[in-house]
Amino acid sequence: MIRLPAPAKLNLFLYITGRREDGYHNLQTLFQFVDFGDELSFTPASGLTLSPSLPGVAPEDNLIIRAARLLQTHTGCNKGAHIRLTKRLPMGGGLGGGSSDAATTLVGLNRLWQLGLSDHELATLGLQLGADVPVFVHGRAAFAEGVGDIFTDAAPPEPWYLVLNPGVNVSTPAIFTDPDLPRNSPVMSLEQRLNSPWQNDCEALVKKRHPEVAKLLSWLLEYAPSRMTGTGACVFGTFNSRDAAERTLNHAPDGTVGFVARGCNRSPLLTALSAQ
Ligand SMILES: C[C@](O)(CO)[C@H](O)COP(=O)(O)OP(=O)(O)OC[C@H]1O[C@@H](n2ccc(N)nc2=O)[C@H](O)[C@@H]1O
Ligand SMILES: Nc1ncnc2c1ncn2[C@@H]1O[C@H](COP(=O)(O)OP(=O)(O)OP(=O)(O)O)[C@@H](O)[C@H]1O
Repeated sequence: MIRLPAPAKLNLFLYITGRREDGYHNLQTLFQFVDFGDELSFTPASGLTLSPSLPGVAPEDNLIIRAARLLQTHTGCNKGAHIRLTKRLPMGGGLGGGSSDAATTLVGLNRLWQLGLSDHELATLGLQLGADVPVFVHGRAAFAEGVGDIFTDAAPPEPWYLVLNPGVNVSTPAIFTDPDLPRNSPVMSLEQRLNSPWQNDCEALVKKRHPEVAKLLSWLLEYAPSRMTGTGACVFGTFNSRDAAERTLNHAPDGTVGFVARGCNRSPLLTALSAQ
């Protein structure tokens, strides 16, 4: 049996620099992982099964099963596995939970089935499942360009974050097809980006469409520099200590769901793999 983490990511900044002919957008974003997320275990079996299933997601649509099938088809491998999922990340929260589950599945089954695929091959396969899968396979904090699949490793500070979930589901395709989305941020070097104020080009639009996001973000901004991750809905505040982040969580408006986690430039997935 192999047990591996599927951590969340944060987009520390996210700029949209253009729209391609296929409708996808060119981005400049800084990905960092946190030490909080889902967990998966892989046990050899004859078929391919996943438990428990996720509410509202048919097993064959689950990115975990889709990743496993993709690996079988790509390599011609007919081995099976039973996969157990401990789901902690909110779905559709901008934390990349589904993409991280898919990446951990590719990496975990590559080991369990002894397929010997390189990280580069796994990341290329993963891109078919979602734009964020390659960075989770890559496992190091990175400045990403293109549709989010061209990486330059980066080493931003590793503060404590308070991540809050406004509890609304933001549709990524709906944000990317909204005519009001700004799409003309200038292309800058990593150096220039690191040294300019960090922003998320989706934030104003998501706040307009979802007042719950605007409300929670303006509350969090009273305590710490804060932004939205990905296309939302989650927002994160940056703190110098775990204690300060936890105290803020304890003050949060009644019913607010969130967690405190440390930023990691080396993904907990890579750390677990090298310990095994
Ligand atoms: C914006 C980010 O959250 C940044 O981390 C991600 O790139 C989104 O990743 P994701 O949720 O895995 O997105 P995907 O499932 O690949 O794409 C969902 C939809 O978002 C839009 N999309 C996504 C990524 C991108 N670079 N340009 C886009 O226009 C496309 O309409 C696509 O149909
Ligand atoms: N294993 C999975 N975990 C979460 N969502 C899944 C999974 N498999 C399929 N999905 C589907 O993918 C959708 C997006 O899930 P995910 O949690 O990755 O969103 P997200 O955090 O907004 O990602 P991103 O930051 O990449 O936009 C879900 O609403 C769900 O329907």
